[in-house]
Amino acid sequence: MTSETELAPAVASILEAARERAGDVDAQLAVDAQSLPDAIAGAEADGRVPVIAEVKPTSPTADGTRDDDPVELAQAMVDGGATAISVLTEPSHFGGSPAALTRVREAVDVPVLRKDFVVREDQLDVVEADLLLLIVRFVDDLEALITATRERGFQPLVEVHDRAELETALEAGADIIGVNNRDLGRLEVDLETFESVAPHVPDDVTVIAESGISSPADVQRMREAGADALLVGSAIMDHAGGDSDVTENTQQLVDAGATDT
Ligand SMILES: O=P(O)(O)OC[C@@H](O)[C@@H](O)c1c[nH]c2ccccc12
Repeated sequence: MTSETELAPAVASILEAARERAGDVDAQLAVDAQSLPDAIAGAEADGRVPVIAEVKPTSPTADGTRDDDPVELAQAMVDGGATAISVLTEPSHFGGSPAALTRVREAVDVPVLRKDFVVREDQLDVVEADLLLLIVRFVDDLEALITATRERGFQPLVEVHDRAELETALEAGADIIGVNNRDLGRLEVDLETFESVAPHVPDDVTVIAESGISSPADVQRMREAGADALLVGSAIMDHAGGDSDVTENTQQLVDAGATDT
């Protein structure tokens, strides 16, 4: 695991809060998960770019907060053609909650990703979801946590930021990998991150481009670099835009492949 001195102050404080957050030790969850690879194949089959749209009320890098109902946001994203929904459950820096995820998962029929900073096994049992994010940089024993995640029925989405982390993820058995274009040290986004890591991902692994995708041109760029799907929060939530149309924002990105196919 990384030294905290290399992390942006906001990220160090997120991680500290995550370590202190209690998990639910009463019961080990047994989730009946919807397959993300199947949902991606379904989108491809009808000409939609596979977009995982993120319900992210705010973030350390956002220009504001949207306090719309998470269920309405998620439904608007699905109406715009989203292949899956990501819901932040981190409460102290992203305005998320496990309850919001539960409500969203009941309301939509696409796979739902739990987006949080899970660092221990007991934290897996807080809330059901189809996919669960594990961030290589923050997890001590990745293989054990991947196993624990799968034991409960979740599909682990394993996040990396460089080639060394990709190797760690592959060695631990990850089969869905997200490459985060945002550097957790400086919080800066660089789409070249995905372009440099993606060519080293084996073909049988699903690879997702995460963060900083804000236009149809960015979508095309990530698809050309090999992205099976894209994870997009800010450009869809449009925090500064206040009440901008989430369905339209999603659709613009979902349709970005139309001319190529
Ligand atoms: O809002 P963006 O730039 O479209 O990014 C979405 C998503 O990739 C980002 O929220 C994210 C990627 N990895 C994370 C880990 C924790 C919290 C958030 C994230």
